[in-house]
Amino acid sequence: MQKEPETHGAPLRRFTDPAYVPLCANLAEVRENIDRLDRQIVTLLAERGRYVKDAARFKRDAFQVSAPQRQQEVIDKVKALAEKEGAYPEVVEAAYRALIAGFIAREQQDHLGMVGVEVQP
Ligand SMILES: O=C(O)C(=O)C[C@]1(C(=O)O)C=C[C@@H](O)C=C1
Repeated sequence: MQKEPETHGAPLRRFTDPAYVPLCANLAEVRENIDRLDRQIVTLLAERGRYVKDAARFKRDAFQVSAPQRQQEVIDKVKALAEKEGAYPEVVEAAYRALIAGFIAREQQDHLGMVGVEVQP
Protein backbone atom coordinates (compact mmCIF):
# COMPACT_ATOMS: atom_id res chain seq x y z
CA MET A 1 0.00 0.00 0.00
CA GLN A 2 1.21 3.54 -0.85
CA LYS A 3 1.92 5.63 2.26
CA GLU A 4 2.56 9.32 2.79
CA PRO A 5 6.10 9.99 4.13
CA GLU A 6 6.90 10.01 7.85
CA THR A 7 7.23 13.62 8.99
CA HIS A 8 9.48 13.13 12.02
CA GLY A 9 11.76 10.34 10.84
CA ALA A 10 15.46 10.52 9.97
CA PRO A 11 16.52 10.99 6.30
CA LEU A 12 16.04 7.98 4.00
CA ARG A 13 18.23 9.21 1.13
CA ARG A 14 21.26 11.49 0.70
CA PHE A 15 22.56 13.63 -2.15
CA THR A 16 25.86 12.44 -3.61
CA ASP A 17 27.11 16.03 -4.03
CA PRO A 18 29.54 16.51 -1.08
CA ALA A 19 28.85 20.27 -1.18
CA TYR A 20 25.15 19.81 -0.40
CA VAL A 21 24.29 21.37 2.97
CA PRO A 22 21.09 19.96 4.50
CA LEU A 23 18.59 22.55 5.77
CA CYS A 24 16.37 20.57 8.12
CA ALA A 25 16.45 17.62 10.53
CA ASN A 26 13.18 16.12 9.35
CA LEU A 27 10.28 16.55 6.91
CA ALA A 28 8.12 18.36 9.48
CA GLU A 29 10.74 21.11 9.70
CA VAL A 30 10.91 21.29 5.88
CA ARG A 31 7.12 21.71 5.75
CA GLU A 32 7.06 24.37 8.48
CA ASN A 33 9.42 26.43 6.35
CA ILE A 34 7.38 25.83 3.18
CA ASP A 35 4.20 26.87 5.05
CA ARG A 36 5.94 30.02 6.34
CA LEU A 37 7.03 30.94 2.80
CA ASP A 38 3.57 30.18 1.38
CA ARG A 39 2.07 32.67 3.86
CA GLN A 40 4.51 35.32 2.65
CA ILE A 41 3.93 34.45 -1.02
CA VAL A 42 0.13 34.70 -0.70
CA THR A 43 0.45 38.04 1.16
CA LEU A 44 2.62 39.32 -1.69
CA LEU A 45 0.19 37.97 -4.29
CA ALA A 46 -2.63 39.85 -2.57
CA GLU A 47 -0.59 43.07 -2.78
CA ARG A 48 0.28 42.34 -6.43
CA GLY A 49 -3.40 41.78 -7.16
CA ARG A 50 -4.29 45.19 -5.75
CA TYR A 51 -1.84 46.84 -8.16
CA VAL A 52 -3.16 44.79 -11.10
CA LYS A 53 -6.67 45.98 -10.19
CA ASP A 54 -5.46 49.58 -10.16
CA ALA A 55 -3.86 49.07 -13.60
CA ALA A 56 -7.35 48.60 -15.09
CA ARG A 57 -8.07 52.32 -14.49
CA PHE A 58 -5.46 53.24 -17.09
CA LYS A 59 -6.63 50.94 -19.91
CA ARG A 60 -9.01 51.65 -22.75
CA ASP A 61 -10.07 48.13 -23.87
CA ALA A 62 -9.54 44.36 -23.56
CA PHE A 63 -6.37 44.42 -25.68
CA GLN A 64 -4.83 47.00 -23.39
CA VAL A 65 -5.82 44.92 -20.35
CA SER A 66 -4.06 41.94 -21.94
CA ALA A 67 -0.97 44.03 -22.86
CA PRO A 68 0.95 41.12 -24.47
CA GLN A 69 4.22 43.06 -24.76
CA ARG A 70 4.21 43.78 -21.03
CA GLN A 71 3.34 40.14 -20.30
CA GLN A 72 6.48 39.07 -22.17
CA GLU A 73 8.56 41.66 -20.31
CA VAL A 74 7.33 40.28 -16.97
CA ILE A 75 8.15 36.69 -17.99
CA ASP A 76 11.65 37.70 -19.20
CA LYS A 77 12.23 39.69 -15.99
CA VAL A 78 11.23 36.88 -13.61
CA LYS A 79 13.24 34.28 -15.59
CA ALA A 80 16.35 36.46 -15.24
CA LEU A 81 15.61 36.98 -11.54
CA ALA A 82 15.15 33.24 -11.07
CA GLU A 83 18.61 32.59 -12.55
CA LYS A 84 20.15 35.22 -10.29
CA GLU A 85 18.41 33.93 -7.15
CA GLY A 86 19.09 30.24 -7.79
CA ALA A 87 15.39 29.44 -8.26
CA TYR A 88 14.30 26.81 -10.77
CA PRO A 89 13.69 28.98 -13.91
CA GLU A 90 11.18 26.57 -15.48
CA VAL A 91 9.14 26.54 -12.26
CA VAL A 92 9.19 30.32 -11.98
CA GLU A 93 8.21 30.72 -15.65
CA ALA A 94 5.33 28.23 -15.40
CA ALA A 95 4.12 29.82 -12.15
CA TYR A 96 4.17 33.31 -13.64
CA ARG A 97 2.41 32.22 -16.84
CA ALA A 98 -0.38 30.79 -14.68
CA LEU A 99 -0.39 33.82 -12.36
CA ILE A 100 -0.55 36.35 -15.17
CA ALA A 101 -3.35 34.41 -16.90
CA GLY A 102 -5.32 34.53 -13.65
CA PHE A 103 -4.58 38.20 -13.04
CA ILE A 104 -5.60 39.12 -16.61
CA ALA A 105 -8.90 37.25 -16.22
CA ARG A 106 -9.61 39.23 -13.04
CA GLU A 107 -8.49 42.49 -14.63
CA GLN A 108 -10.76 41.87 -17.65
CA GLN A 109 -13.70 41.38 -15.25
CA ASP A 110 -12.82 44.53 -13.32
CA HIS A 111 -12.46 46.47 -16.58
CA LEU A 112 -15.90 45.37 -17.78
CA GLY A 113 -17.43 46.72 -14.60
CA MET A 114 -15.82 50.16 -14.93
CA VAL A 115 -17.04 53.34 -16.56
CA GLY A 116 -15.05 55.74 -18.74
CA VAL A 117 -13.71 58.97 -17.29
CA GLU A 118 -14.78 62.28 -18.90
CA VAL A 119 -11.82 63.68 -20.87
CA GLN A 120 -11.17 67.35 -20.13
CA PRO A 121 -11.26 69.58 -23.27
O1 LIG B 1 1.27 45.78 -16.36
C1 LIG B 1 0.04 45.75 -16.58
O2 LIG B 1 -0.48 46.43 -17.46
C2 LIG B 1 -0.83 44.88 -15.78
O3 LIG B 1 -2.03 44.99 -15.87
C3 LIG B 1 -0.20 43.84 -14.92
C4 LIG B 1 -0.05 42.49 -15.61
C5 LIG B 1 0.69 41.55 -14.63
O4 LIG B 1 0.04 40.72 -13.99
O5 LIG B 1 1.91 41.69 -14.53
C6 LIG B 1 -1.39 41.96 -15.90
C7 LIG B 1 -1.95 42.04 -17.12
C8 LIG B 1 -1.20 42.37 -18.34
O6 LIG B 1 -1.25 41.27 -19.20
C9 LIG B 1 0.22 42.68 -18.06
C10 LIG B 1 0.76 42.65 -16.83
